[in-house]
Amino acid sequence: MAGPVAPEEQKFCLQEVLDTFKLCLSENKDVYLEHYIAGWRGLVKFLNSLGSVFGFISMDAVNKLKILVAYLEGENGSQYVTIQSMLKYELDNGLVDLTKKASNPESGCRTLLRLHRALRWLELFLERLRTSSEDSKTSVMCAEAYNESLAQHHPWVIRKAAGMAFCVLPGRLAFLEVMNVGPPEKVVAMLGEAIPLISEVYQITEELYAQHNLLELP
Ligand SMILES: CCCCCCCC/C=C\CCCCCCCC(=O)N[C@@H](COP(=O)(O)O)[C@H](O)/C=C/CCCCCCCCCCCCC
Repeated sequence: MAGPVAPEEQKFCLQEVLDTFKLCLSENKDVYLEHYIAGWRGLVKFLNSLGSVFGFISMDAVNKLKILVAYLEGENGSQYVTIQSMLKYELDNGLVDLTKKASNPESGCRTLLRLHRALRWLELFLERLRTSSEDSKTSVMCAEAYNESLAQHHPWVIRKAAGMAFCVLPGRLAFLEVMNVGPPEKVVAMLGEAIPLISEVYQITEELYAQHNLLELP
């Protein structure tokens, strides 16, 4: 008899990601770090299912998630419950390198900022996917979303490697199938539910970082 399936081997399911992003926001619109991390873990599971070409991207995302988990589960974990409390705690205690990397090269604030920028890419990509026609290319949608967002923060070598990886993305239909939701119309409907949630989490985080002048952390 087969034993239980390890979490990292479980199939990606868009519904799960939707559920975690729903849990991200508190009543007064604070963003829970635990659910933010869980949302990204679900997305990384999807990325891993696309093959080893995406390994360098997945590895970077996983490393950043590990940094955040270490803070959340560390001795000052209660300060990391929400993105708002993390910012306040790290800024009040001089734990963020604001202009150049120095004694805090892996602060929670700068680590989360990298994922936050990637969330914008996700929002743009999923919106393209949702409104795409049957013959649209995922590689083109992905590259356009990347160029409008993350690429502006990446050096040439990363942009080049990312561009090459996009070329081996599966076609639109196969891509929608991997989401394990059902027929394309159902995936499109679920994307219509997921995108506003992702967008709201993105906007709240963006405004918070902008208020504190943290959008260009080294
Ligand atoms: C609803 C499901 C459908 C879509 C599923 C998409 C799944 C995507 C999962 C993960 C996305 C990866 C997130 C990548 C975070 C990158 C953070 C970053 O910018 N890191 C760079 C800067 O870090 P520091 O050096 O300052 O610490 C780092 O240099 C980056 C290295 C790796 C390259 C990142 C390329 C990102 C391309 C965008 C993702 C493409 C995924 C395509 C799959 C559809």
